[in-house]
Amino acid sequence: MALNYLATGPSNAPVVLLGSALGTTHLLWQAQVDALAGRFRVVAFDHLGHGGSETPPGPYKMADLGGAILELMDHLGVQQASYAGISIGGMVGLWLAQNAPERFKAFALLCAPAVAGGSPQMWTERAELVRTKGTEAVADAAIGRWFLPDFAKASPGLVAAVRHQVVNTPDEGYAACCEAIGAMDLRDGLASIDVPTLLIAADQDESVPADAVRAVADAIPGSQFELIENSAHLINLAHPEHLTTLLAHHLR
Ligand SMILES: O=C(O)CC1=CCC(=O)O1
Repeated sequence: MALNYLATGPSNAPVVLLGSALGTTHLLWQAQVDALAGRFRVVAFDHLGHGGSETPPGPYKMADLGGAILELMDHLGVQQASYAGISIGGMVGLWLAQNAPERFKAFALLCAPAVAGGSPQMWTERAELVRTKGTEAVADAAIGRWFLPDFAKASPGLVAAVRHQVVNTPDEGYAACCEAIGAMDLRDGLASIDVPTLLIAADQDESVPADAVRAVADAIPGSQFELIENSAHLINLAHPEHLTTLLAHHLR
């Protein structure tokens, strides 16, 4: 099995898969795992090249990341699940919604654009930086984008824990996922998505501006859009209870 995962909750309950952000692990979802595991079988996993998962040499494509998740479902004997993902986890969710819709009951995708923000070259350069200097070289900038200053000041332990995940991400895994993001363009398939999909954006997200997420919602027929106020990129950490409520309602 390529992917490391933590499965919590009753074994006969409906399954919810949780996919985390670039440079983070399944621990990013701890608050939601704790809150949802009474009602769901919650499977929080590490993407390819992250945490305890395998790190084959890159570059990766969204199909590699999505294929590994389908393999995890097969391994667990899960025919159908709901899926929540943040950032790259949400982007892979868009790939799954387009390429394996029959395996999913619902998607909740946080801070997920259909095409990479910045230029493809920016992502190639970030991959090169990490391959030469390591994830330490991008950690402080990521933390600066992911939390509002007041939240970071009030929650130093949590911010340090996320930074720890970033610097412990395998350099090749992080770089290969940057290449997957840089090469991604999922816009053409959005109109054909017919699984119930909730798109969630943050009002002060420098990594994935809310307008990019709104554009995804506008292109998916019947999808829902929620804008979370007073949050940067990592919404599920900034507003854990609110996010848990949205997920519990949409993924039931
Ligand atoms: O690194 C960032 O700030 C942006 C990002 C893109 C995908 C992801 O998971 O984070």
